[in-house]
Amino acid sequence: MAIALCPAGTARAIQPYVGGFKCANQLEAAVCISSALILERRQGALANSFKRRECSTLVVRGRGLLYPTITVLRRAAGCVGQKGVLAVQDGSSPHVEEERAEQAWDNAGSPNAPIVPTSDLVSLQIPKPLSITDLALPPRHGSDVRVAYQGVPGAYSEAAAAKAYPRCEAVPCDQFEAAFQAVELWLVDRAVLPIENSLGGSIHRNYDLLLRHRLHIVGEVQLGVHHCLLGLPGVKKEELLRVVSHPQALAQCEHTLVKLGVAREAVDDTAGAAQFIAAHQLRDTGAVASARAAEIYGLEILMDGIQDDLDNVTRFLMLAREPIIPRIDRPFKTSIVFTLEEGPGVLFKALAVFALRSINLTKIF
Ligand SMILES: O=C(O)C(=O)Cc1ccccc1
Repeated sequence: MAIALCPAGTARAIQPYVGGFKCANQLEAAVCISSALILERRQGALANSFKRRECSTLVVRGRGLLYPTITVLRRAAGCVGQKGVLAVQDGSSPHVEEERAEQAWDNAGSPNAPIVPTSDLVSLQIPKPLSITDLALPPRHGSDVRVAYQGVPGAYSEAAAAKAYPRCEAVPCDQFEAAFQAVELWLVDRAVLPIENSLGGSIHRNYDLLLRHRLHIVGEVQLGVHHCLLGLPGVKKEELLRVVSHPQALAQCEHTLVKLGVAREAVDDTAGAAQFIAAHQLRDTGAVASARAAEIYGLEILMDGIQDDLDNVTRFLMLAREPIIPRIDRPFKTSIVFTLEEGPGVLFKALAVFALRSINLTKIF
């Protein structure tokens, strides 16, 4: 249910209250709330809320949004006779760069190998994406940060993983489900997944996956997406009959593709589309993908920068098994998911909880 999009702004400082009790200071409040949440998760609050699928689900993402708001919301839900409530997804900072600098990865063990330079990739064996059936593999040991993403090398998600964790080993997964499970089974340390795009809007399926899995949002990263039209060497764009790509990429290049008069076909990821054309030597098919994908799969760039809006940004979430405890010296973004049972004005009442406390919401989904 997408109902509004509010601009981000400053929020009030965290109130040192948890569940009606006054804490000694804001840090204590943050810690209390985090443990309460972990407990709540263990007791299956998330599973319960997921069972109430018939209720509307509201994901609220606020900058500087307060953990104590959960308590407030729960109370409010009680007041209006609602059973609904909620799971907090994260305490993620909007400032990934700053956050990253403080992460333990910087000090961990031997330096992680950087992602293979693009120029070397053509001659390398490209890793096969993990699929759900591969997940029985034992976890690898070592101190490298391994980051799962959906797609094959050259996908934008791989670039987002490298931006979020610069020295990581990016692990391709054939489906988002496999990326989530790879983290849950300790095969990798983190997952990075696209959640919304400035042109294409929310990626709804990934919101659902966040609810179904018990991973925590620990950060976010924004990636400028620059699409190219790729084809086999020697092919002209006028020869193309169809173009394949990720549905978001096709949507973001709608004008160009309509002008070309080609059929459009959706596949799992942009780089996968490029790989498919190369593997099957399809002269009548183009792919919307990155320049890096062209390089990896030996395709040519037939058109460059074909997105409808040059300012095309995708927001990716960084997911981990453990939550981070939000700090109190600057605002943190928090996502809250809650359900409300049918009734007049229930949404209005829930949102009033935020409005009355001057909490800015960055997104209501
Ligand atoms: O398919 C990809 O390369 C992805 O990472 C998903 C995606 C698709 C389009 C824009 C941003 C991310």
